[in-house]
Amino acid sequence: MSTELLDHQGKATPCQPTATGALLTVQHLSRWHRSEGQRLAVLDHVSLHLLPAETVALFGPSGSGKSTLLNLLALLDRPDQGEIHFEGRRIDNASPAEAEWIRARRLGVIFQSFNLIPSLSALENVEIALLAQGGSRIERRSRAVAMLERVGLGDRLGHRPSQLSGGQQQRVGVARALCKRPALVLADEPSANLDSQSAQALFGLMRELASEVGTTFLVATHDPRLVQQADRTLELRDGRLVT
Ligand SMILES: Nc1ncnc2c1ncn2[C@@H]1O[C@H](COP(=O)(O)OP(=O)(O)OP(=O)(O)O)[C@@H](O)[C@H]1O
Repeated sequence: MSTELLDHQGKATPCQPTATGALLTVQHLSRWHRSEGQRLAVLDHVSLHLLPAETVALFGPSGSGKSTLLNLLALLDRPDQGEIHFEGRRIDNASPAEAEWIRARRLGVIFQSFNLIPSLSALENVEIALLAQGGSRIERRSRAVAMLERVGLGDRLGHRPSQLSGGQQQRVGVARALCKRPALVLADEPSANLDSQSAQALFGLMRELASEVGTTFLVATHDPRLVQQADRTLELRDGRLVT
């Protein structure tokens, strides 16, 4: 894994490994929303760490704050309190350009709603995620094809999202996040639209990437199969971690 991060101007800045060896450390993270004049703590002083190459299942009832936490870690939202440290540096206060840089190169995000580009084919939706990593067009294409084959969509490369089932779109989203071989994958219910066989194949792929690349997975899920297979579980209740 790279021990360097680049700032948004492309300048190399060395990364200090944390004393604990953690890939990601979250300290007292809180997110509030206002409703009818009242402040509601959707996340309440959440602290956690993730180690390289581990798969962690994040579970808890609907509304407990799982998506909110993933959005904060993906730098798509800002905390009201607390800090996030990733690969040895603080990122919760990253500028939009720095956040974009980190998401493009070091993070893979799998959304509940797929977020595919409707006018692009499955192959193009995956290829586009590789643009920030450089390399030739031929290299990008062959990596995108290989990852789509690994998620069982080798015969759907030219199909647009509207021509794919929900489960197939989900798998394109998975391929798009994993083809970058990121340090950390944040996944929101990645098996929600998958049949049993596809879900099992996804868990196998996660294990392979953890051992091949050292990728860490934090997966919000209601799926007991994934909770059972994870290295570790974290439980959220009413915005607080209880395990
Ligand atoms: N913009 C917002 N304004 C007010 N409340 C919000 C906002 N966004 C989220 N919430 C509330 O925050 C709480 C946590 O929502 P979140 O989507 O993080 O839960 P979740 O655990 O991911 O649920 P699910 O399992 O159903 O996806 C919910 O009560 C939700 O209503």
